[in-house]
Amino acid sequence: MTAQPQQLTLRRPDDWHIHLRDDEMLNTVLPYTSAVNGRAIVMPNLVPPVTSVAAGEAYRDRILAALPAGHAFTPLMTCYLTDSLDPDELERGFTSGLFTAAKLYPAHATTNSSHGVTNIASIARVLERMQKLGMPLLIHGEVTDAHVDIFDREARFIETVMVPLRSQFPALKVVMEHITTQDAADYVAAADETLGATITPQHLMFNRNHMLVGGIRPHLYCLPILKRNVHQEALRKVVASGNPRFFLGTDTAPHLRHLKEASCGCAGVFNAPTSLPAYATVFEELNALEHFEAFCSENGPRFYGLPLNEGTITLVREPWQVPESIALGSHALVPFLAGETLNWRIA
Ligand SMILES: NC(=O)N[C@@H](CC(=O)O)C(=O)O
Ligand SMILES: [Zn+2]
Ligand SMILES: [Zn+2]
Repeated sequence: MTAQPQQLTLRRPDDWHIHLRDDEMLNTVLPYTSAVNGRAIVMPNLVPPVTSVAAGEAYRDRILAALPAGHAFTPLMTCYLTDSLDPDELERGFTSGLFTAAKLYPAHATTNSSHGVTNIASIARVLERMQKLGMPLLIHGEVTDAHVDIFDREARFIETVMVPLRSQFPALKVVMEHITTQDAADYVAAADETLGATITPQHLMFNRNHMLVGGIRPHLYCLPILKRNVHQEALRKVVASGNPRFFLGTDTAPHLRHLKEASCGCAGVFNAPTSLPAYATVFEELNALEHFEAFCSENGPRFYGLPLNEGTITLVREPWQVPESIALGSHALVPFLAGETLNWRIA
Protein backbone atom coordinates (compact mmCIF):
# COMPACT_ATOMS: atom_id res chain seq x y z
CA MET A 1 0.00 0.00 0.00
CA THR A 2 1.37 3.40 -0.91
CA ALA A 3 1.13 6.20 1.63
CA GLN A 4 -1.33 8.97 0.84
CA PRO A 5 0.48 12.14 -0.22
CA GLN A 6 -0.01 15.01 2.23
CA GLN A 7 0.56 17.65 -0.38
CA LEU A 8 0.47 18.08 -4.12
CA THR A 9 2.72 20.64 -5.77
CA LEU A 10 2.12 21.23 -9.42
CA ARG A 11 3.03 23.69 -12.12
CA ARG A 12 0.66 26.66 -12.03
CA PRO A 13 -2.49 25.58 -13.88
CA ASP A 14 -4.66 27.30 -16.48
CA ASP A 15 -8.42 27.16 -16.86
CA TRP A 16 -9.41 26.65 -20.49
CA HIS A 17 -13.10 27.62 -20.10
CA ILE A 18 -14.52 30.24 -17.75
CA HIS A 19 -17.26 32.86 -17.52
CA LEU A 20 -16.14 36.03 -15.77
CA ARG A 21 -19.27 38.11 -16.52
CA ASP A 22 -18.92 41.86 -15.99
CA ASP A 23 -19.19 44.75 -13.51
CA GLU A 24 -19.80 43.81 -9.87
CA MET A 25 -20.02 40.11 -10.70
CA LEU A 26 -16.63 40.27 -12.45
CA ASN A 27 -15.08 41.94 -9.40
CA THR A 28 -16.47 39.25 -7.11
CA VAL A 29 -15.64 36.14 -9.13
CA LEU A 30 -12.34 36.99 -10.85
CA PRO A 31 -10.08 36.66 -7.75
CA TYR A 32 -11.09 33.00 -7.28
CA THR A 33 -9.77 32.22 -10.76
CA SER A 34 -6.79 34.59 -10.81
CA ALA A 35 -5.47 33.41 -7.43
CA VAL A 36 -4.96 29.92 -8.80
CA ASN A 37 -4.48 30.05 -12.55
CA GLY A 38 -1.84 31.63 -14.77
CA ARG A 39 -4.28 32.07 -17.64
CA ALA A 40 -7.87 31.37 -18.50
CA ILE A 41 -9.91 31.24 -21.67
CA VAL A 42 -12.63 33.85 -21.10
CA MET A 43 -15.99 33.12 -22.67
CA PRO A 44 -17.51 35.93 -24.74
CA ASN A 45 -21.21 35.38 -23.92
CA LEU A 46 -21.83 38.77 -22.35
CA VAL A 47 -24.97 40.74 -23.10
CA PRO A 48 -24.31 41.85 -25.82
CA PRO A 49 -21.67 39.27 -26.76
CA VAL A 50 -18.04 40.04 -27.62
CA THR A 51 -18.12 40.02 -31.42
CA SER A 52 -15.48 42.62 -32.37
CA VAL A 53 -11.89 43.57 -31.66
CA ALA A 54 -13.06 46.76 -29.96
CA ALA A 55 -15.42 44.87 -27.63
CA GLY A 56 -12.74 42.28 -26.87
CA GLU A 57 -10.16 44.93 -25.99
CA ALA A 58 -12.60 46.80 -23.78
CA TYR A 59 -13.57 43.59 -21.97
CA ARG A 60 -9.94 42.60 -21.47
CA ASP A 61 -9.26 46.07 -20.00
CA ARG A 62 -12.16 45.68 -17.57
CA ILE A 63 -10.84 42.29 -16.48
CA LEU A 64 -7.32 43.62 -15.96
CA ALA A 65 -8.72 46.56 -13.98
CA ALA A 66 -10.60 44.13 -11.71
CA LEU A 67 -7.52 41.99 -11.03
CA PRO A 68 -6.39 42.06 -7.39
CA ALA A 69 -2.89 43.43 -6.78
CA GLY A 70 -0.32 40.64 -6.80
CA HIS A 71 -2.30 38.24 -9.00
CA ALA A 72 -0.24 37.35 -12.07
CA PHE A 73 -3.04 36.33 -14.39
CA THR A 74 -3.55 36.69 -18.13
CA PRO A 75 -7.07 36.56 -19.54
CA LEU A 76 -7.11 34.86 -22.93
CA MET A 77 -9.92 36.46 -24.87
CA THR A 78 -12.33 34.81 -27.28
CA CYS A 79 -14.58 36.11 -30.02
CA TYR A 80 -18.22 35.02 -30.21
CA LEU A 81 -19.06 33.75 -33.68
CA THR A 82 -22.22 35.00 -35.35
CA ASP A 83 -23.64 34.33 -38.81
CA SER A 84 -22.40 37.74 -39.95
CA LEU A 85 -18.91 37.97 -38.41
CA ASP A 86 -16.33 39.29 -40.88
CA PRO A 87 -13.30 36.95 -41.21
CA ASP A 88 -11.01 40.00 -41.51
CA GLU A 89 -12.16 41.29 -38.11
CA LEU A 90 -11.44 37.93 -36.53
CA GLU A 91 -8.02 37.70 -38.20
CA ARG A 92 -7.15 41.21 -36.98
CA GLY A 93 -8.02 40.16 -33.41
CA PHE A 94 -6.02 36.95 -33.65
CA THR A 95 -2.87 38.34 -35.28
CA SER A 96 -2.76 41.28 -32.86
CA GLY A 97 -2.73 38.79 -29.97
CA LEU A 98 -6.10 39.86 -28.54
CA PHE A 99 -8.15 36.80 -29.43
CA THR A 100 -6.73 33.37 -28.60
CA ALA A 101 -9.71 31.48 -30.02
CA ALA A 102 -13.25 31.87 -31.33
CA LYS A 103 -16.34 30.40 -29.75
CA LEU A 104 -19.17 28.66 -31.54
CA TYR A 105 -22.49 28.68 -29.72
CA PRO A 106 -25.29 27.08 -31.67
CA ALA A 107 -28.05 29.70 -31.49
CA HIS A 108 -30.12 29.24 -28.28
CA ALA A 109 -28.06 26.28 -27.00
CA THR A 110 -27.20 27.84 -23.64
CA THR A 111 -27.02 31.00 -21.49
CA ASN A 112 -26.70 34.17 -23.61
CA SER A 113 -26.44 32.38 -26.93
CA SER A 114 -29.31 34.01 -28.80
CA HIS A 115 -26.87 35.65 -31.24
CA GLY A 116 -25.15 32.32 -31.91
CA VAL A 117 -24.64 30.54 -35.20
CA THR A 118 -27.77 29.23 -36.93
CA ASN A 119 -25.91 26.87 -39.27
CA ILE A 120 -22.31 26.01 -40.03
CA ALA A 121 -22.62 26.93 -43.71
CA SER A 122 -23.08 30.56 -42.72
CA ILE A 123 -19.65 30.68 -41.04
CA ALA A 124 -17.73 28.64 -43.62
CA ARG A 125 -15.52 31.60 -44.62
CA VAL A 126 -14.69 32.28 -41.00
CA LEU A 127 -13.76 28.65 -40.35
CA GLU A 128 -11.66 28.58 -43.53
CA ARG A 129 -9.74 31.58 -42.24
CA MET A 130 -9.29 30.14 -38.77
CA GLN A 131 -7.95 26.91 -40.25
CA LYS A 132 -5.43 28.91 -42.28
CA LEU A 133 -4.38 30.98 -39.25
CA GLY A 134 -4.19 28.04 -36.83
CA MET A 135 -6.79 29.73 -34.61
CA PRO A 136 -8.66 27.27 -32.36
CA LEU A 137 -12.42 26.89 -32.60
CA LEU A 138 -14.14 26.28 -29.25
CA ILE A 139 -17.53 24.62 -29.43
CA HIS A 140 -20.54 24.31 -27.17
CA GLY A 141 -21.50 20.94 -28.63
CA GLU A 142 -25.25 20.55 -28.40
CA VAL A 143 -27.92 20.53 -31.09
CA THR A 144 -30.83 22.81 -30.37
CA ASP A 145 -33.70 21.20 -32.31
CA ALA A 146 -36.75 21.33 -30.07
CA HIS A 147 -37.58 17.66 -30.71
CA VAL A 148 -34.17 16.35 -29.59
CA ASP A 149 -34.16 15.26 -25.96
CA ILE A 150 -31.92 17.37 -23.74
CA PHE A 151 -29.96 14.28 -22.67
CA ASP A 152 -29.22 13.37 -26.32
CA ARG A 153 -28.18 16.77 -27.56
CA GLU A 154 -24.43 16.33 -27.23
CA ALA A 155 -24.31 12.90 -28.84
CA ARG A 156 -26.51 14.13 -31.67
CA PHE A 157 -24.23 17.12 -32.19
CA ILE A 158 -21.25 14.85 -32.80
CA GLU A 159 -22.99 13.02 -35.65
CA THR A 160 -24.70 15.96 -37.25
CA VAL A 161 -22.20 18.81 -36.75
CA MET A 162 -18.78 17.71 -35.50
CA VAL A 163 -18.17 14.95 -38.02
CA PRO A 164 -19.06 16.97 -41.13
CA LEU A 165 -17.34 20.11 -39.79
CA ARG A 166 -14.08 18.29 -39.13
CA SER A 167 -14.14 16.58 -42.49
CA GLN A 168 -14.72 19.94 -44.20
CA PHE A 169 -11.90 21.60 -42.19
CA PRO A 170 -9.53 18.75 -41.33
CA ALA A 171 -6.67 20.98 -40.17
CA LEU A 172 -8.84 23.24 -37.98
CA LYS A 173 -7.94 23.01 -34.31
CA VAL A 174 -11.14 22.31 -32.37
CA VAL A 175 -11.92 22.07 -28.66
CA MET A 176 -15.13 20.34 -27.71
CA GLU A 177 -15.95 22.23 -24.54
CA HIS A 178 -17.29 20.77 -21.31
CA ILE A 179 -17.94 17.26 -22.64
CA THR A 180 -20.49 15.21 -20.73
CA THR A 181 -20.93 11.89 -22.50
CA GLN A 182 -19.19 8.64 -23.29
CA ASP A 183 -19.94 9.45 -26.93
CA ALA A 184 -17.88 12.64 -26.74
CA ALA A 185 -15.07 11.04 -24.74
CA ASP A 186 -14.80 8.23 -27.29
CA TYR A 187 -15.06 10.58 -30.24
CA VAL A 188 -12.30 12.86 -28.98
CA ALA A 189 -10.06 9.98 -27.90
CA ALA A 190 -10.34 8.39 -31.36
CA ALA A 191 -9.59 11.64 -33.20
CA ASP A 192 -6.24 13.08 -34.29
CA GLU A 193 -4.26 15.78 -32.49
CA THR A 194 -6.40 18.62 -33.94
CA LEU A 195 -9.23 17.77 -31.51
CA GLY A 196 -9.19 18.35 -27.75
CA ALA A 197 -11.78 18.56 -24.98
CA THR A 198 -12.31 20.20 -21.61
CA ILE A 199 -14.06 18.47 -18.70
CA THR A 200 -15.63 20.21 -15.70
CA PRO A 201 -15.35 19.07 -12.07
CA GLN A 202 -19.14 18.69 -11.77
CA HIS A 203 -19.32 16.26 -14.69
CA LEU A 204 -16.55 14.16 -13.13
CA MET A 205 -18.09 14.13 -9.65
CA PHE A 206 -21.79 13.84 -10.38
CA ASN A 207 -24.45 12.37 -12.62
CA ARG A 208 -28.10 13.27 -13.09
CA ASN A 209 -29.20 11.25 -10.08
CA HIS A 210 -27.21 13.57 -7.84
CA MET A 211 -29.13 16.50 -9.33
CA LEU A 212 -32.61 14.98 -9.32
CA VAL A 213 -33.05 12.17 -6.78
CA GLY A 214 -34.44 13.20 -3.38
CA GLY A 215 -35.10 16.77 -4.49
CA ILE A 216 -33.91 19.02 -7.28
CA ARG A 217 -30.54 20.70 -6.79
CA PRO A 218 -30.44 23.82 -8.88
CA HIS A 219 -26.77 24.47 -8.14
CA LEU A 220 -25.85 21.33 -10.09
CA TYR A 221 -27.88 22.44 -13.09
CA CYS A 222 -25.68 23.45 -15.99
CA LEU A 223 -25.48 22.87 -19.71
CA PRO A 224 -24.74 20.45 -21.14
CA ILE A 225 -26.83 18.85 -18.41
CA LEU A 226 -25.40 16.12 -16.13
CA LYS A 227 -25.95 12.75 -17.79
CA ARG A 228 -26.51 9.23 -16.51
CA ASN A 229 -23.91 7.39 -14.48
CA VAL A 230 -22.32 5.50 -17.42
CA HIS A 231 -21.34 8.82 -18.94
CA GLN A 232 -19.85 10.10 -15.70
CA GLU A 233 -17.85 6.88 -15.49
CA ALA A 234 -16.59 7.29 -19.06
CA LEU A 235 -15.38 10.83 -18.32
CA ARG A 236 -13.62 9.64 -15.17
CA LYS A 237 -11.98 6.84 -17.10
CA VAL A 238 -10.67 9.11 -19.81
CA VAL A 239 -9.08 11.58 -17.37
CA ALA A 240 -7.60 8.68 -15.39
CA SER A 241 -6.03 7.38 -18.60
CA GLY A 242 -3.85 10.47 -18.87
CA ASN A 243 -4.83 11.08 -22.50
CA PRO A 244 -3.19 14.46 -23.28
CA ARG A 245 -6.06 15.78 -25.41
CA PHE A 246 -8.30 16.21 -22.36
CA PHE A 247 -7.65 19.15 -20.10
CA LEU A 248 -8.94 21.38 -17.34
CA GLY A 249 -11.82 23.70 -18.18
CA THR A 250 -14.05 24.38 -15.22
CA ASP A 251 -16.90 26.17 -17.03
CA THR A 252 -17.28 28.22 -13.86
CA ALA A 253 -20.52 30.06 -14.68
CA PRO A 254 -21.86 32.23 -11.84
CA HIS A 255 -25.51 33.25 -11.62
CA LEU A 256 -27.05 35.02 -8.63
CA ARG A 257 -28.59 32.64 -6.13
CA HIS A 258 -32.14 33.91 -6.63
CA LEU A 259 -31.83 33.35 -10.38
CA LYS A 260 -30.83 29.72 -9.84
CA GLU A 261 -33.25 28.96 -7.02
CA ALA A 262 -36.22 29.99 -9.15
CA SER A 263 -39.18 28.49 -10.98
CA CYS A 264 -37.11 28.78 -14.17
CA GLY A 265 -33.53 28.64 -12.93
CA CYS A 266 -30.42 29.64 -14.88
CA ALA A 267 -27.91 27.06 -16.11
CA GLY A 268 -24.37 27.30 -14.77
CA VAL A 269 -22.25 26.13 -11.83
CA PHE A 270 -20.03 28.63 -9.99
CA ASN A 271 -17.10 26.36 -9.26
CA ALA A 272 -14.10 28.72 -9.31
CA PRO A 273 -13.72 28.66 -5.48
CA THR A 274 -13.56 24.86 -5.31
CA SER A 275 -12.60 23.51 -8.71
CA LEU A 276 -8.94 22.66 -8.15
CA PRO A 277 -9.54 20.78 -4.86
CA ALA A 278 -12.50 19.07 -6.55
CA TYR A 279 -10.40 17.88 -9.48
CA ALA A 280 -7.70 16.70 -7.03
CA THR A 281 -10.34 14.70 -5.15
CA VAL A 282 -11.42 13.01 -8.37
CA PHE A 283 -7.90 12.15 -9.50
CA GLU A 284 -7.12 10.76 -6.06
CA GLU A 285 -10.29 8.64 -6.03
CA LEU A 286 -9.24 7.29 -9.41
CA ASN A 287 -5.68 6.53 -8.27
CA ALA A 288 -4.58 8.78 -11.08
CA LEU A 289 -2.72 11.56 -9.28
CA GLU A 290 0.22 10.86 -11.58
CA HIS A 291 -1.82 12.47 -14.39
CA PHE A 292 -3.20 15.37 -12.34
CA GLU A 293 -0.51 17.93 -13.16
CA ALA A 294 -0.64 17.23 -16.89
CA PHE A 295 -4.44 17.62 -16.91
CA CYS A 296 -4.24 20.93 -15.02
CA SER A 297 -1.10 22.53 -16.34
CA GLU A 298 0.37 20.83 -19.42
CA ASN A 299 -2.19 19.33 -21.77
CA GLY A 300 -4.04 22.62 -22.32
CA PRO A 301 -1.06 24.84 -23.20
CA ARG A 302 0.39 22.09 -25.40
CA PHE A 303 -2.87 21.80 -27.30
CA TYR A 304 -3.10 25.58 -27.72
CA GLY A 305 0.61 25.85 -28.63
CA LEU A 306 1.36 28.15 -25.68
CA PRO A 307 4.26 27.98 -23.22
CA LEU A 308 3.72 26.19 -19.90
CA ASN A 309 3.39 28.48 -16.88
CA GLU A 310 6.31 29.18 -14.62
CA GLY A 311 5.84 28.75 -10.88
CA THR A 312 3.85 26.24 -8.87
CA ILE A 313 0.82 25.91 -6.67
CA THR A 314 0.45 23.58 -3.70
CA LEU A 315 -2.57 21.74 -2.40
CA VAL A 316 -2.41 20.40 1.14
CA ARG A 317 -4.47 17.60 2.65
CA GLU A 318 -6.40 19.64 5.15
CA PRO A 319 -10.18 19.35 5.44
CA TRP A 320 -12.11 22.61 5.03
CA GLN A 321 -15.73 23.46 4.71
CA VAL A 322 -16.87 25.24 1.57
CA PRO A 323 -18.88 28.38 2.43
CA GLU A 324 -22.66 28.16 1.97
CA SER A 325 -22.63 31.35 -0.05
CA ILE A 326 -20.51 34.26 -1.19
CA ALA A 327 -21.93 37.79 -0.96
CA LEU A 328 -22.35 39.92 -4.03
CA GLY A 329 -23.78 43.27 -3.00
CA SER A 330 -27.20 42.55 -1.54
CA HIS A 331 -27.28 39.23 -3.39
CA ALA A 332 -25.29 36.01 -3.14
CA LEU A 333 -23.57 33.33 -5.17
CA VAL A 334 -23.62 29.69 -4.14
CA PRO A 335 -20.31 27.98 -4.86
CA PHE A 336 -20.00 24.43 -6.16
CA LEU A 337 -20.00 21.98 -3.19
CA ALA A 338 -21.36 24.65 -0.82
CA GLY A 339 -21.38 23.47 2.78
CA GLU A 340 -19.45 20.30 1.99
CA THR A 341 -16.06 19.32 3.35
CA LEU A 342 -13.19 19.00 0.91
CA ASN A 343 -9.99 17.20 1.79
CA TRP A 344 -7.68 19.29 -0.34
CA ARG A 345 -7.06 22.95 0.32
CA ILE A 346 -5.00 25.39 -1.70
CA ALA A 347 -1.97 26.35 0.44
N1 LIG B 1 -22.56 26.04 -18.67
C1 LIG B 1 -23.67 26.66 -18.35
O1 LIG B 1 -24.61 26.02 -17.89
N2 LIG B 1 -23.83 27.99 -18.52
C2 LIG B 1 -22.90 28.89 -19.14
C3 LIG B 1 -22.91 28.81 -20.63
C4 LIG B 1 -22.21 27.60 -21.20
O2 LIG B 1 -21.03 27.37 -20.95
O3 LIG B 1 -22.84 26.83 -21.93
C5 LIG B 1 -23.24 30.32 -18.69
O4 LIG B 1 -22.76 31.28 -19.32
O5 LIG B 1 -23.95 30.47 -17.69
ZN1 LIG C 1 -21.31 25.95 -23.06
ZN1 LIG D 1 -19.32 27.74 -20.37
